[in-house]
Amino acid sequence: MHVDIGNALASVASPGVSRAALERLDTQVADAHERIERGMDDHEHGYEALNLPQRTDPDEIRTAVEPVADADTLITVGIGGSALGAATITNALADQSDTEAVYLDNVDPEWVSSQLDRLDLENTAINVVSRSGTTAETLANFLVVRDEFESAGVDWTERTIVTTGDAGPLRDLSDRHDLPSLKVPDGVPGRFSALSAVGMVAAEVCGHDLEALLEGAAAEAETLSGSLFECPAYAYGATTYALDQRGAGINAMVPYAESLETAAEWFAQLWAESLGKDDLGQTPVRALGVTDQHSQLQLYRAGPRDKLVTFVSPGETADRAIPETDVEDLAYLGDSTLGELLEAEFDATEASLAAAGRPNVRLELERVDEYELGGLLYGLEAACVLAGELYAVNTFEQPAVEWAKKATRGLLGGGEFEEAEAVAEKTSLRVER
Ligand SMILES: O=P(O)(O)OC[C@H]1O[C@H](O)[C@H](O)[C@@H](O)[C@@H]1O
Repeated sequence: MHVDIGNALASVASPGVSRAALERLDTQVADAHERIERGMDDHEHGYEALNLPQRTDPDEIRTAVEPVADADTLITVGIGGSALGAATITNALADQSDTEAVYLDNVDPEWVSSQLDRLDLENTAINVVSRSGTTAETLANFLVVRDEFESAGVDWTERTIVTTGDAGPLRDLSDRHDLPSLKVPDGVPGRFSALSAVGMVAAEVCGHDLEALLEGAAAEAETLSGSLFECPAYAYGATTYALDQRGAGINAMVPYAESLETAAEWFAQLWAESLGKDDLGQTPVRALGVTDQHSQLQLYRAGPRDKLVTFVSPGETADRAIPETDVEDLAYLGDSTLGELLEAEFDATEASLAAAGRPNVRLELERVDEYELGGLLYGLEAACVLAGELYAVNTFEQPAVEWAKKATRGLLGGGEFEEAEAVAEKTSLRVER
């Protein structure tokens, strides 16, 4: 990915970061890079994610997927990092696949039933993904899906692939039924695992080029260096950190392509769950261009000066002419295409924020393909790792998500948890219709 931080400079925006401040920050980037390199060399927890381009074995994935490779539909049952990386890849490339990728990453009963009711289970495969193998939502949905297959008289054991840790209920299930299975790589937190089997089994079933994904990621890995001025990922990570330190506590991720909408959702988990610690962290907002120009842009341009907008340009795309019209006021559209309109809106919106002194950064892809996606995923992961070093937080753990899990288990009779008791003590002030 390419990064342009020009509109985040203090000469353009407030809050903004001066070139001199970036140069001072660059010494911290150099130190952080040394720490990151050490972590990668020693295969330390978390830093190991940045070794995935060399570590992930596409042949191992292809072999495991082979029994279900013919599926017309793939249901991935997972949540958080065990679903969003895969969804980012297959949703971005959906128009290049004959396989429908469905993601059950919520336990909304009406939605789950509506998804299952419409599928031809004879030609559907199940991709169950969970590092721990104990995530309630994933196991609950898997039990529902399995029951649906059994009710339809379809042997789920011939249609299921499992990606999980060395031990736990899913590993036991896989062993008990001799299911094709892959291992979640040690040392790689879920939100950093898109470029492993966690994210790439779905890509393989959908017929995407695993080698190109990893080559794009490897090329991004090659750019990691001791200076933000030589490394796009570090330029982004350092700039977002510097802007947060200067008041831009919100980062709106705005891809200008429907195919990259899920990438914004994946980024939101990566950024929030990695950096949201010790009362620190920048709030990611999922948005979409051009659509949110008619929704959130007013706030970005004229609301509180607490936001950075990250534009993502998809690069080359297929295009479509806008037909001529006899409506005089709209005649100018008839000479152009939808792609030209989108690109003009991107440039105009970027400039409108700069004109209002609102910081924004541009991430650029050459096009939306496996190679560029691999680079984007890796680049944002590396940016996040660098930002975590600058914040001096524990980038790779997520203790705050455990409280609600315990409360949930307690509420469902899965054990005695004081968190569940706290739920019953809720302070209420109801205003009823
Ligand atoms: O892969 P699993 O163990 O099922 O975890 C799935 C997700 O849930 C956890 O609570 C964390 O919030 C996420 O970082 C993780 O990706």
